[in-house]
Amino acid sequence: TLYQGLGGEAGIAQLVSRTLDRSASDARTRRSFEGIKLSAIKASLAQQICALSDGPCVYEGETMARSHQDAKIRASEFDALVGMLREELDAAGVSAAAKNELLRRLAPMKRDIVAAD
Ligand code: HEM
Repeated sequence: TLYQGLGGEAGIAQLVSRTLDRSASDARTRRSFEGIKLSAIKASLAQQICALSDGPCVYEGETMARSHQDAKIRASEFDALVGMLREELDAAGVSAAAKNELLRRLAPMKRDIVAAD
């Protein structure tokens, strides 16, 4: 399964942790994370990616539209975060097939996460 291709629970936890640490400090994306508890988003995003990759998890967080509406996220910010995720997938040695499949499953969320501008 894709879940296994991502390294299972531990692999996903590490990917999410590294991507969010970078997103919270990168000049292109950090403004949305000011005052936000990263540990809570890390746990929720890891659960979501576990579920999305056919792992043994059920995502119990908010919808993407509701959890991002206040931040008014721009397309450029979305693309920058996904770029960091892509780099972390490469750094973790995830196969191109698994990487592209994850990104393909995440892509439809863009319309709910990016604010209409
Ligand atoms: C494919 C892209 C993304 C996915 C899958 C995703 C997923 C998530 C998830 C699962 C949560 C937690 C929701 C909950 O626990 O109820 C969350 C929260 C959050 N996300 Fe994203 N996100 C994405 C893109 C972004 C981008 C581009 C930004 C900003 C640059 C961002 C900023 C935030 C912030 C600040 C929160 C916390 C909101 C709050 O607690 O008030 N996300 N995201």
